[in-house]
Amino acid sequence: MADTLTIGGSVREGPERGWREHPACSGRLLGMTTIAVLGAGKIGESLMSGLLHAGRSPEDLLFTERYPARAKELTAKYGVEHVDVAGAVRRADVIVVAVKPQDIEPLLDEMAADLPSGKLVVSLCAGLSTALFERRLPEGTRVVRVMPNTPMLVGEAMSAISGGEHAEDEHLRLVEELLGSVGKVVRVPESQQDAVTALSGSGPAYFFYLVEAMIDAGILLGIPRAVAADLIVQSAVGAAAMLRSDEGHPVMLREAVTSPAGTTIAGIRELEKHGVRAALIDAIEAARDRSVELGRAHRED
Ligand SMILES: NC(=O)C1=CN([C@@H]2O[C@H](COP(=O)(O)OP(=O)(O)OC[C@H]3O[C@@H](n4cnc5c(N)ncnc54)[C@H](O)[C@@H]3O)[C@@H](O)[C@H]2O)C=CC1
Ligand SMILES: O=C(O)[C@@H]1CCC=N1
Repeated sequence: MADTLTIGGSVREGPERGWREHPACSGRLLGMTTIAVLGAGKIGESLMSGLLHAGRSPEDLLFTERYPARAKELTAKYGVEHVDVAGAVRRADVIVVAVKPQDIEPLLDEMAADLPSGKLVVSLCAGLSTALFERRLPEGTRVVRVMPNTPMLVGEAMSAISGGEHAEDEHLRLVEELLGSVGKVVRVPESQQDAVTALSGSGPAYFFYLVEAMIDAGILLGIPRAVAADLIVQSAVGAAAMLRSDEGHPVMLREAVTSPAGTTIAGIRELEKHGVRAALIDAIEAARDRSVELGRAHRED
């Protein structure tokens, strides 16, 4: 297994990633389970990489990918076998679908042709309902809808899961164990999945955007880019650690930084003047609406 991780073009060395093993990676339910990832793009690679770093063997994984060069690169990097869809759905116990919602239709046709009845299909696709998979795949297919996020790559994913009609508690527990080895997992009613997609699925992008803007502010103030990046990234890591602690209420934490007649309140006034809070609420609502729209494109009614 390679000790570097690549996503979106950037490479980070293993030891800097702060990778930590999660208790759920002991493999109680998953055991010798074979997992196939259909579509090894950004989130598919994050999952494979996360599972390998959590201790899963490359022999337990399979993947499909429509671009041969990408498939070759991933096999060389992770030692995971590239197979076709028929091979993946026949050989794997858990089939994880990680293609864009816009690419789902032809893949469902391919899967349906070879999928043995009763298999567990885990969809990571934004907006797509468990009902879509149940309608298009063999009767009795167990479907679990998941909204993960890319911090999976460093073992810090937030994943929300919802079971379809034929998914029983044991299937949800298996998916919890699978995703628990690469981050946190919560069960939500499927009706909340579009909102979850906007909050934690897209959420990392909003934090990255904020960090990018703050680094730009450093440049404006004459700080070299590398120094500004260190200052802001470490501040973000520290703030995240505080948020996760028992004392982690965001309002109290912000108040503790905001001294009377000090610097922070001068900055907060500008954020309020520019409507940043309202902009964030609108942004997350727009992302929720887009998730609903992606799903609507595949509804039959
Ligand atoms: N990128 C993210 O942060 C997150 C993405 N998702 C969901 O994960 C899914 C994938 O998203 P990304 O990884 O960002 O997209 P991506 O475009 O990076 O990856 C999709 C991959 O699937 C491959 N593919 C498409 N059709 C295929 C087929 N029939 N057979 C084999 N491979 C095929 C593509 O070549 C591509 O490599 C989407 O449904 C998205 O909603 C969910 C949570 C977070
Ligand atoms: O932007 C997207 O559609 C995907 C789903 C959540 C995060 N990325």
